[in-house]
Amino acid sequence: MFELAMTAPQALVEPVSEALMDELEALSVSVEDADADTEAEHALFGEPGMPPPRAGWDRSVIKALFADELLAQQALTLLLAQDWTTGLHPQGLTEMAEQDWVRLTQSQFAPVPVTEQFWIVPTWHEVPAGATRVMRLDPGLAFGTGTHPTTRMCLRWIAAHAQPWPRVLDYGCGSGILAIGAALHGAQVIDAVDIDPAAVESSRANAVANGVALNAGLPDAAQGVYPLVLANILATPLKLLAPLLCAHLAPGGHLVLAGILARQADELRAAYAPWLALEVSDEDDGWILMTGQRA
Ligand SMILES: C[S@@+](CC[C@H](N)C(=O)[O-])C[C@H]1O[C@@H](n2cnc3c(N)ncnc32)[C@H](O)[C@@H]1O
Repeated sequence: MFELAMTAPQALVEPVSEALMDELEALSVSVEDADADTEAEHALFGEPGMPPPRAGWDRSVIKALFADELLAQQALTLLLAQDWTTGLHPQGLTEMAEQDWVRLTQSQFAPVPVTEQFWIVPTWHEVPAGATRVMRLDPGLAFGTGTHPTTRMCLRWIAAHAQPWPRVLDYGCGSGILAIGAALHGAQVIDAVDIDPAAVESSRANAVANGVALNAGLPDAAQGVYPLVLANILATPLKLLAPLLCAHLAPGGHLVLAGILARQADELRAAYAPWLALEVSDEDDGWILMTGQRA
């Protein structure tokens, strides 16, 4: 691709941009301040509540992207031949390096170790040596890729307490990462709920991709009591949800809460005190994991 750069007075910015896009086959057009970072630079916007001092920059750089060099040159020739483009000056034609955006995005997500054996691995990565339990998960619309300390602490707890839990509730499931983690560690029947329909969809898709069965749905899908309830949300909703989450805890059931900052431990302890004693059982980067068992 080729980028054609031209300086233009304010009056030409709009008609030249329109001609580039509508008639001259530009793929995109951007406009920058030609005087940026120089003494001639002027603020474009006024103080809050005041009108802008002017409608645009004194001189702008118009940059237009073309599929090939010939199209870019033809566009420039045609523009300069117009009687209305006086003041338009070509600055250069530059070949742009192709950027592989997919690869660039993917490179930012590496496999995440939860324990030595249990890893969260994006689908485009090889499974690391030594990973014997693997969740395949790609970043998507819903929260939960394994990179956040709150998610990692919950997963560590799940791995450390692996057993065939007969029922598990993942409340605020996001991508379904905790529910899938529980399934990979032996849990039998898992309800994963979220107020966000996109999270419900994402949990379903991720469960299928990992070959595990989940009942993903909106919060109403949580029914009855569970020997294990997981909720990684935030301190304020967790306090409001205390009666509901505890009502879903079976006698002797375990509650695992995350999304709580270290300084919020006492508030959470107080909110859950009518049902159980919460304790801090893990800490990661300022976040804590609070767990408790119902009598
Ligand atoms: C921090 S994310 C956690 C996602 C995933 N469980 C994890 O551990 O990575 C919190 C999720 O809780 C959901 N959520 C927030 N408030 C909720 C509520 N009152 N009831 C159910 N889900 C809620 C959000 O939509 C979000 O998907």
